[in-house]
Amino acid sequence: VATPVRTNADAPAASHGPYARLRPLADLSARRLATADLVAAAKYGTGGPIDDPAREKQVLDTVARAAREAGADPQAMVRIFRDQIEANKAVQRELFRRWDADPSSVPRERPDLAEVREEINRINGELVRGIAASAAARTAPYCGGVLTAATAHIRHTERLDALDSGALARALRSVCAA
Ligand SMILES: O=C(O)C(=O)C[C@]1(C(=O)O)C=C[C@@H](O)C=C1
Repeated sequence: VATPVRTNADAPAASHGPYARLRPLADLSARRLATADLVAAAKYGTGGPIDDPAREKQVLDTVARAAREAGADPQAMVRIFRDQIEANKAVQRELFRRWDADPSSVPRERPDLAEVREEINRINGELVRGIAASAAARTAPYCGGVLTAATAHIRHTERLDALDSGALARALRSVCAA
C-alpha cells in the first residue's frame, strides 16, 4: 500500500510554526529595505536630509499605537522599527556615498518621496501585524536560528548584495527578544 505523500498542506502546524511566523518578518524587512533605494533617489540632489526625525517620530508613534491596539508590546515594536529605520538609513548613506563618488551612477528618475512613504506605510502595517502575531516565536530560544535561516534564504533567492544583506541583518537585530 502506497503511503500518501505528505505535503505542507497536510500539516496544520506548519502554517503556525516558528519558521512560518518569522519568515514574513524577514520578507517584509527586505521589502522595506528595498524602498531605501527609492527614498535615496528621491532625496539625492534636493538637499533633503537622509535623517528626518519628524517622519521617524510619526512612524514610531504609529506603530506603537498599532501595537497597543493589537495587544502587542509597544516597546518591542518600537525597538524593532528603530532598527528598520537605522538599516534604511545605512543603505541610503552608502548610496549617497556611491553617487557622490560616481555621478554617472546617479538614478535618472527622481521618485516622489510621498509615494514611496505610502508604500513604506503599507509595509509598516503588515510588519506590525506580523510582529504582533509572532510573540511566542520571537521570545523562543530557537528564534535566532530560525531567523538566520529565513534571512539566508532571502539573501539567496533575492540575490542580495553585501550592502543589502548587511542592512537586512541590521533591520532584524531586535526581532528575537532576549
Ligand atoms: O521617509 C524617509 O524620509 C526615510 O528616509 C525613511 C525612514 C524610514 O526608514 O522610515 C528612514 C529615515 C528617515 O529619518 C525617516 C524615515
